[in-house]
Formats: sequence, structure tokens, C-alpha cells
Amino acid sequence: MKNRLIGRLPKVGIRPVIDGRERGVRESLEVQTMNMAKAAAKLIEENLRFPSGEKVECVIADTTIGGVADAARCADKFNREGVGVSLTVTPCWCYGTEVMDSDPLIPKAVWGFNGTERPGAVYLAAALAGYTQKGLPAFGIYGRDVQDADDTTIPQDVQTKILRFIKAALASAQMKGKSYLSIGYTSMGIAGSMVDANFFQEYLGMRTEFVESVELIRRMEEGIYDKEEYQKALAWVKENCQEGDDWNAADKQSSRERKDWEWEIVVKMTLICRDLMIGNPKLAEMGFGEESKGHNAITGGFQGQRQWTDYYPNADFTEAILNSSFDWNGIREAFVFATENDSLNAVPMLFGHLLTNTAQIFSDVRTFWSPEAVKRVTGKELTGLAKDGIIHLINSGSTTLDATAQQKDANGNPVMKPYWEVTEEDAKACLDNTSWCPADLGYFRGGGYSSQFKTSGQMPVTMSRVNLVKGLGPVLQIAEGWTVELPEDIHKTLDVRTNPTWPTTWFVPRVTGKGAFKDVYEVMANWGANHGAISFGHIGADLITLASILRIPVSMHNVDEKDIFRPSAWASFGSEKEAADYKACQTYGPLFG
Ligand SMILES: C[C@H](O)[C@@H](O)[C@@H](O)C(=O)CO
Ligand SMILES: [Mn+2]
Repeated sequence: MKNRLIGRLPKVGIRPVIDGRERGVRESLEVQTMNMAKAAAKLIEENLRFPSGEKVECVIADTTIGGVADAARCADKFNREGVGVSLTVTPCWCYGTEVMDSDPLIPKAVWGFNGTERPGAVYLAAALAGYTQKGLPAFGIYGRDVQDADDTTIPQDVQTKILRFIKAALASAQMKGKSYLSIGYTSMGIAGSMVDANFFQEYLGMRTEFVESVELIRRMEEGIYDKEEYQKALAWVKENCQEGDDWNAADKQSSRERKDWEWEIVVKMTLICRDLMIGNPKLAEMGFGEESKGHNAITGGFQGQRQWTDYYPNADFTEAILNSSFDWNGIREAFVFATENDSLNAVPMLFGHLLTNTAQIFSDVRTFWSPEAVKRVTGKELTGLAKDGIIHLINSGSTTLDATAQQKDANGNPVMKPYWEVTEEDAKACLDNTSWCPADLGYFRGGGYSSQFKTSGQMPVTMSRVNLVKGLGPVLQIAEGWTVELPEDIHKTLDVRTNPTWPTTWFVPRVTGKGAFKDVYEVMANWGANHGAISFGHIGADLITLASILRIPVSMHNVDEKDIFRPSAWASFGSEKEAADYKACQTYGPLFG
């Protein structure tokens, strides 16, 4: 397990703050305060891992922090250790602003122990007032139920908040300084693929790297890829990737010879796109030092349509394999790679990947099928979760093969796992349930292979999307729901009339009867763009927390109010949560702006 990007993984800094009055008070609190820090570190280290598999590491200040000198020493240590997130803990009164963490770029939370012997929650309120007054948004955490002073357990509600905050804060810390790699530029007038360098820089602290697609041709022609790996990959593809039906008219179909050449090209494209993202030491051994370094890309996208795909095989295979948790080298962390270079879909995919450690689905949000329309074209009724209508998620390329719903948990339920839990059997089942259809030559004159499968199982998922709004900035939309498996005859009829060469996921959002979630139709009608990023699990609350750290307002969501966790300052912007979110994000502005 290894982080493949350049730079250390961010650590979590824990700050035990204390009442600084010596000769009695401070001394009496030292053990309890340090114990809180240790308990928080244990909770975090036992529960959280990075997408690369490494465990999250905590750093605790060398001493409790009773005043500004202790705070400065702690900040210095955190700096040296590469801390990217801070959690302050205390059971008692402390000198609010004197012990605070004042680094504006580090997401911060304060956990104040809810006891009676000492006023931890009162300190928390004083500290949060200070953070709010100074324009440093901080998350406040204290338990609902009073604990006794000698109770070292962390109550469930506090655990949930600590982990939600840390996970989101680490996601933001991991993006900082990394790149979005744009291979080619704008695809077919899709605004999300007009990669906005200012958005990436100001809101995510990320760089944007631009490489012309011709670099792929150059690397293929000049042999700038690992030849041994290429042979291994091609053999693996022949063994594991079954070619699907050719749906092109008989007189338009490509020859076997051309098809074999296309396989070779799409495999080379995969190696090269990966090397462009993260580099490859093998290239340095071959004398290509510059190429071996890569672009330190935590995410990226491939324009493809139209110039590339009019001429050369499309990148559907490349995108699908990169986004999956396995390839010819075995089971590994999925990449986050957008088709049509839609960077505003790559970003929510990246959020989902960093929050869940799992592979992500990229799809067109293509069709709302009402029960009436399904009845008309199939003669059948939709039933179960699907009964009030479904959304057809489908796109050439970029949908992870993990979305076949073939990975199973201990109880046999379909899931999408972090790669270190994916078994050989899971990976094989995903591949066995995917066929690779020769591309629709009407769309893709240069051919290629599209992954064809259906998500064959019910899984909890969350669809999200970032949109850029002129005059406002970025907004995030979120829809939790489920994938559903339709009876095969209904699926076939709907799929074939849409595109039988592409992967299909049938999605049912959880509706609330109100606003954008009035019904399934309204969810699709309110979606801000042609694409959605779909993550395993119900992660809407985590996305909301992350968006608040990045100061991206959430324009649409179906998360229960009780699960919404944002910096405490948001409460000062009014009690209408959505309006307050907009106002707070506008007031603070982008984190790196
Ligand atoms: C083949 C077509 O051009 C598709 O790629 C198109 O429908 C899209 O996916 C648009 O997002
Ligand atoms: Mn698309």
C-alpha cells in the first residue's frame, strides 16, 4: 500500500488545551486532558485510512496547551510533522483565543467535554465565539449527554462528528498542492471541460496541468511506455476482457485486423494516461527522465471527443480501467479520471473517492423514465423501489467496473469496496460481467471499445456534481438514493433503445416530496449539468461537511437536517440552513482565494 502522489500524506494534529492556572488547577487537569487527546487519536487511527490504504496518523502536542507559548510550540511541531487538520480537545475552561489554533488554512474543530465538574462546553462556546469573531470557521463538538469526569469513553454522537470532520478535512488537505491533469481540452462544448484553473486554485488549492492529446501519439510512436508492461497488459486483456457484440451495421463494421490494432492502441493509451498522471520510474530507466515524473495528478480527464475520437480509438477502455480497483498489475487503488474531460464531474468523483476510499462512477444523467413511459414501451409495471420512476445513468467510458455490483460484503450484499478489501474473486466477477463492445462508429469514427454492463444489484449510492455559476461561484448538488436492478426484459428494452454498447446504472433518488426532491422527475430536472458522479454509500452528510470546509455552498440535497455538520459560525448566518450556507460561503470566500 503506497501513496503514489508526491508529498507526504497529511497528519491529524491533536491539541489538548487546558486551564493555564498553575498551583492546583492545571495540574489537576493534565491527565484527563491528555487522555482526551489520546482517546481521540485512537478513535481516528483505528477508523480512518487514506484511499491508498495507509492508516491516518495523529500527532499530539508535546504538552497540554495553557497559553500562547504552548500554542506556538504546538503549531511549530505540527508544521514540522506535516499536520493538515487540527482537532482541539478539552474537558475544562481555557483562555479562549490564547490557546486557539490560528492557522487560517488548516480546517479545525474543537471538542469540549460535556461534564459538570469543569466547564469544557463553556470553553467550547467561548472558543467558537473567538473563531467566529476572527473569521476562522471552526467545527464545534460536544456530547448530548453529560459524562462524569473520569469517563474516558467517547460517546457515539461525538465519535460520529469527530470522524465526519476529520475525514472531510483530510480530503481537503489531500487535494492541496496536487494537480488536475487535463489531457486535451474542451469536449464538444461541454462547459465542465473548459477547465477553470482559478476554481481549482482558489477553492481546492490545486494546480491545473494541461497536456495536448498529441502527446499520446508521440509516446506511442516513440515507444515511451514500458514495453514489458504493455505485453503483460495486452495478454491480460485477451484473457479477461471479453469482446462484446458489434452493434454497427454489418457493412460499417471494422475488420478483425483493425479491431486488433484498436485493442493495442487502447491498452497503450491506458499506460500512457496513467504515466502522465503519476509518472513511472521505468521510463527514467529507459532514458525518459522528464516523462517519468508525471504531473502529480490526483485526478484528471481525457477530452476524446471529438478530434481524438474522430481519428483514433476512444478512451472508454482507458477511462473504465483507470477508474476501477484492478488492472493487469492486480488489485490497486482506483484512479479518478473523467471522460469528456469534464473536470466539474471529476471533482465530485474525487470528493467521493477521498471520503469513501472506493472507486467512482461517472455517468451521463441521461433519461427520466416515468412508470407510465416504461409501461408504454415495455408493457410492464415498475415495482419496488423503482415504482415511481427511475433515472438512467449511462455514458461511454469512465464508469468504474466496480459498479457492476459484483463485489460482495460478508453477508453477500453487493458493495463497492476500498481496494484492499477487494478480493481476486470480486475483481474477476466484475470483469466477467463486463463485455467490451466495438464503439458506435457513428459517434466514434476512430473506433475503440466501450464497457458494457449493468449495475446488477441494489446498492446505496450518492450522486453529486459541482457546477460553476457566473456571479456566484461553484455550488455542489447531492442526491442520495439507490441503484436498482430492473427485471431483465424491461432493462433490455430500455437499454437497447438508448445505447446497448455502454454501461447502465438505474438510479432511484430518495425523494422527500419537497422542492428538487418532490419526485424522481424533479431530481433529474434540477440536475445542473449532463453528468453526475456516483459514489457508493450514503455520503451526503460527509459531502456537506467537506463543501463547508471548501466554502462551496450546497444548492440541492436530500440529507436529513440532523446529520448536517458545518462550522459553528454558519449558525450566525441565520436559521434557514441553505440560505445561511450561501451567505457564509460568500462571506468567507474560497479557502485558498
Ligand atoms: C457519444 C456521445 O457524444 C456522448 O459522449 C454524449 O452523449 C455525452 O456523453 C455527453 O455528455
Ligand atoms: Mn457524457
